[in-house]
Amino acid sequence: MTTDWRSPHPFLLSPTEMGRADRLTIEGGIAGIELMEQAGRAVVRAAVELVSAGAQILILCGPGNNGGDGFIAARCLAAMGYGIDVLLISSADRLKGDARLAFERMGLPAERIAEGQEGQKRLPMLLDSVDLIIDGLFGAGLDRPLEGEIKQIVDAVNDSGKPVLAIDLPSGVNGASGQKLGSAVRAQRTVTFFCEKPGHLLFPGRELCGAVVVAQIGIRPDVFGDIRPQTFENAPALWRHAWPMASQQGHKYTKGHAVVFSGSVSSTGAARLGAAAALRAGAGLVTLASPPDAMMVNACHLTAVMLKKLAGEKAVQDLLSDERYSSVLIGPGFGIGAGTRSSVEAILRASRATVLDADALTSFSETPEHLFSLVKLCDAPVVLTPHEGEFARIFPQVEGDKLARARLAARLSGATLILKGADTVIASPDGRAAINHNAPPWLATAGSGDVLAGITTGLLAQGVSGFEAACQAVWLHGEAGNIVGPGLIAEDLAPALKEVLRALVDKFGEG
Ligand SMILES: NC(=O)C1=CN([C@@H]2O[C@H](COP(=O)(O)OP(=O)(O)OC[C@H]3O[C@@H](n4cnc5c(N)ncnc54)[C@H](OP(=O)(O)O)[C@@H]3O)[C@@H](O)[C@H]2O)[C@@H](O)CC1
Ligand SMILES: Nc1ncnc2c1ncn2[C@@H]1O[C@H](COP(=O)(O)OP(=O)(O)O)[C@@H](O)[C@H]1O
Ligand SMILES: [K+]
Repeated sequence: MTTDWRSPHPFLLSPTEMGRADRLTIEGGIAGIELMEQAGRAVVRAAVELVSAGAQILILCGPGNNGGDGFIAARCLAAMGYGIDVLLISSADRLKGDARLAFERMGLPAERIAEGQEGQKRLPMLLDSVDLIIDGLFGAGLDRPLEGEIKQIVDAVNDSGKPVLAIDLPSGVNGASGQKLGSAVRAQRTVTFFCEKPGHLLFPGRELCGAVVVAQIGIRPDVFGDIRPQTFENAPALWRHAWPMASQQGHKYTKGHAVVFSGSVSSTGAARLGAAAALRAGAGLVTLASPPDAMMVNACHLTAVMLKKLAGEKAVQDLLSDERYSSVLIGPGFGIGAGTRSSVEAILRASRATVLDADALTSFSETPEHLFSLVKLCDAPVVLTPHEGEFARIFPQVEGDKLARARLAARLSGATLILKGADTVIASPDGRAAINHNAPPWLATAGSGDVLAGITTGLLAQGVSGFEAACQAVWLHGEAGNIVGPGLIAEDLAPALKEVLRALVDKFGEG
């Protein structure tokens, strides 16, 4: 299990917000060079874990403070007996502020420092003989694609196959989005400062970072109070307060009643996967609403999940006139077309907490605005769970990186969005967004998304609000995937939730 209980807070800071954290700290009386000293020393601690005593280390330094961290690391590692070469991509005359100070303090012999063109000439020879490369070219200040000679340096580093330790971010990775700008260093390990950035969790950045180490350099957590971050790591610390703890005196009706809509006779499995997951996620009761032709096949496969026949034009409306149904899932295996649109309309007009997945989304490809207006009529939370293909169908005009797209789509639609994938992003219409990172690749299997939709529905049934239910569900789904491991099929996920929930509830019970 990958549970990381250590995460004391769930915040992620964009490079701009991180710059603000640095500034607030400096205004609070800690000198910038002191932060840089701490950052450089954290790089040293990571480096010594990667090489043996006396190893040869090449430190690549850019023109800003990321390079400054590299100069500090160079001084400390040289003092510890490592063989250090520094390659500065610009001329030393152009260094400013703390980076200049760090360069002046470095104290390396001149022949171990190569600047500008000279550095480029020496690079192939240096790369041949090093045991480790430390990448201090660009961090938070990267603001355009790597080009020309700098791109050539990065490509040569990657082609060398030598291990790389990145300072803050692999150079070329945008810390706000995880996107690669032009070219990017591929690191084995990345040391970042204070807290992670979205670019450490979003692909391709996540892969380019290797293992990420977060080092504390003297920035106090109370800067979060000023910055008020709206981006989070999806971890229990984010949604623990909203966890639907079972009450000693509760009964099944206090845990909510979820209804899942089944497709017709040849496509009923997806809804059953969702229904079983909703029950396992803690809904007190789950009913599968089935078209008449699918009653027999559904009846043959259900035990704890109840079954109800749904027939006639007003069937959805009539069903939901029963106020005890507290959440609804529609979409998995439901079919695409006008019938689906009118069922979705009836559900949203009944103002029930709703998950719209798969066919319920695709059915609105031609009329997404109509869907959004229905979502806005609904007085209860609505969660949309598109994968990238479905997202492109209902949000064709929304472009940009994954985090920005999920945020914008949530705002446009008025719904909480689960934009699925290896780095699922959950976004709320109020601007909050969380990035998930516990999902293993074996979740990429037919029906896995139906289970996720079911878990979300089960949590909504218990009264959890939209964003928290979506975050909890995505995390539980990832943990269940880790427990099952390779060979996973969708049917394995709901049973695996037992172990996930036990660990979670035990942990929460401990306070
Ligand atoms: N602030 C603090 O107190 C602390 C900061 N810390 C450290 O500082 C890092 C942030 O430092 P930073 O803001 O100086 O930015 P950084 O990443 O070094 O790059 C900026 C330089 O790169 C240049 N440039 C950008 N893109 C380029 C491109 N594609 N191609 C070519 N050039 C490009 C840009 O040049 P210009 O745009 O001026 O031409 C500018 O000169 C942070 O990641 C952390 O490691 C820690 O020490 C803790 C304390
Ligand atoms: N490479 C991956 N790593 C981790 N999780 C993944 C990966 N690929 C897909 N997933 C997850 O698996 C689920 C697949 O959902 P979906 O695409 O709707 O499949 P289906 O329609 O077959 O149920 C989503 O929760 C998604 O986030
Ligand atoms: K870097």
